[in-house]
Order: sequence, then C-alpha cells, then structure tokens
Amino acid sequence: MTALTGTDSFVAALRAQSQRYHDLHPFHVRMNHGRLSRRQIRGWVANRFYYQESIPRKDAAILANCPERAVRRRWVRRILDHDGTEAGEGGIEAWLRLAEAVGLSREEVDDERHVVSGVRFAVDAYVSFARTRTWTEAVASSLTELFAPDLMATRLAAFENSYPWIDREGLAYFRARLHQAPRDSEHALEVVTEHCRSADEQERAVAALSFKCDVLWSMLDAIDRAYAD
Ligand SMILES: O=C(O)c1cc(C(=O)O)c2c(n1)C(=O)C(=O)c1cc(C(=O)O)[nH]c1-2
Repeated sequence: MTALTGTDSFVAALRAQSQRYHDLHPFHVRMNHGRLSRRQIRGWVANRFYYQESIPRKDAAILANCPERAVRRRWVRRILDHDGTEAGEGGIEAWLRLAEAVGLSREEVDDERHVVSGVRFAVDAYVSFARTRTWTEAVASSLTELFAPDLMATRLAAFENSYPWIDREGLAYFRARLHQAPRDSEHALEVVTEHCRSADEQERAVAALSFKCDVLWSMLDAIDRAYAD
C-alpha cells in the first residue's frame, strides 16, 4: 500500500472499504429484494444474535486497552446501548424481540443452538482482534458502521414491504441503529484520525477495517451456506 499521511487521503482510504461491505453480499442483496424464505430470515436473525451479544464484550476490550479517559467516557455508552441499564432494555433485548417477530422463541436464540461454526469463528475473531491489537486498530475495525445506515434504511423498507409476515414492532432494533450508528462511527472516525498520524498507523487502521469487512462477509457466507434453498 502507498504511504498515507494526509487526513483526507486516510479518510478516503477508510471510506473506500465500503466497496467490501456486506451490503454487497448476495445474501443481503436477496434479503433486500424480498427474496429470502422465512427459514432463511430466521437463520440470519438467530445467527446474527451471536454478533449482537458479542459486541459489548468487544467494546469492553477496547475500554480495557484504552488509556484515554475522554475516549472511554464516550465509548462506554456503546455497552449500555446493547446491554441496557436494566433487564428488558437495550439492543440485545431488542434483537430478541426481532427474533420473536420472525417466529423464533427467545430461548432457542438465547441458547445459541442455531449458531453455525463459521459465524462463531468470525465473531470470535472480531472479539479476539479487539483484545489483542492496539486499541486504535480495534476502534478502526468498528468503522464498518460508517457504511451501515444506508443498509439499515434499505433493510427496514425491505422488511416492511416484502416480508409482511414479520411483526413491525420487532423492527425497533434497526430504527434505533439509524441514529446510533452515525453517532458511533463519527466518534470512531474522530478518534482514529486524531490518533493514527503516521503512515504505518494509518495503514494498520485501514487493514483493521478490511479485516472487519472480512468478518461480516464470512458470517454471511456461513449463513448463506447453512440455509441454502
Ligand atoms: O446489521 C448490520 O448490517 C450491522 C452492521 C454492523 C457493522 O457494520 O459492523 C453493526 C451492526 N449492524 C450493529 O447492529 C451493531 O450494533 C454494530 C456494532 C458494531 C461494531 O463494530 O462495534 N458494528 C455493528
């Protein structure tokens, strides 16, 4: 890779990773065109639960490795967004309600019985990345969320229009992410541009984001294969 030192070219290199984002995966393309069966939607929801429940552990690893009080003060919010501040609240709970809306029981999702090995490997690799790499690389790996809001809006419209059997109340998770994802990714971009100044640090940040695109893509490969027609 060529040396990157200006903030503009660095941000451009990060944004260019959108070409590898999982909105382009054939499974997501079929989802957004209303072409998935109930079984496939259920398989996706049950498997993605493993990602959702792992995200706070990934963010806790970033907090544990981050020496900057100002960054931790804002980052900690992500954990509360997912876990809630009491039972019955938060993003993981909202995902379980999505599971119920697509016809799964909360028990069968919560006990991970549907999680396929490829999804488990990919998600575990993401958590392990955050534990073992520098905290700035881990922050950079979260930047896929820069690309998420468009996908979230498309997905909401697709679920409302093409899958009328899904109870709309169950879509609250995606509605919340429409404002949470831009807030979180703007903060992460601020942190990364402030802390990754050398060409080496910037290359590592882009590589971290590329790795994360691979995580998300691999999850869909595994789901696509497990629930093929
Ligand atoms: O449904 C999606 O397409 C999607 C993608 C991503 C992402 O791009 O990493 C996240 C989420 N959803 C999400 O719901 C979420 O909470 C989340 C946290 C993170 C992260 O890396 O910290 N990514 C994502």
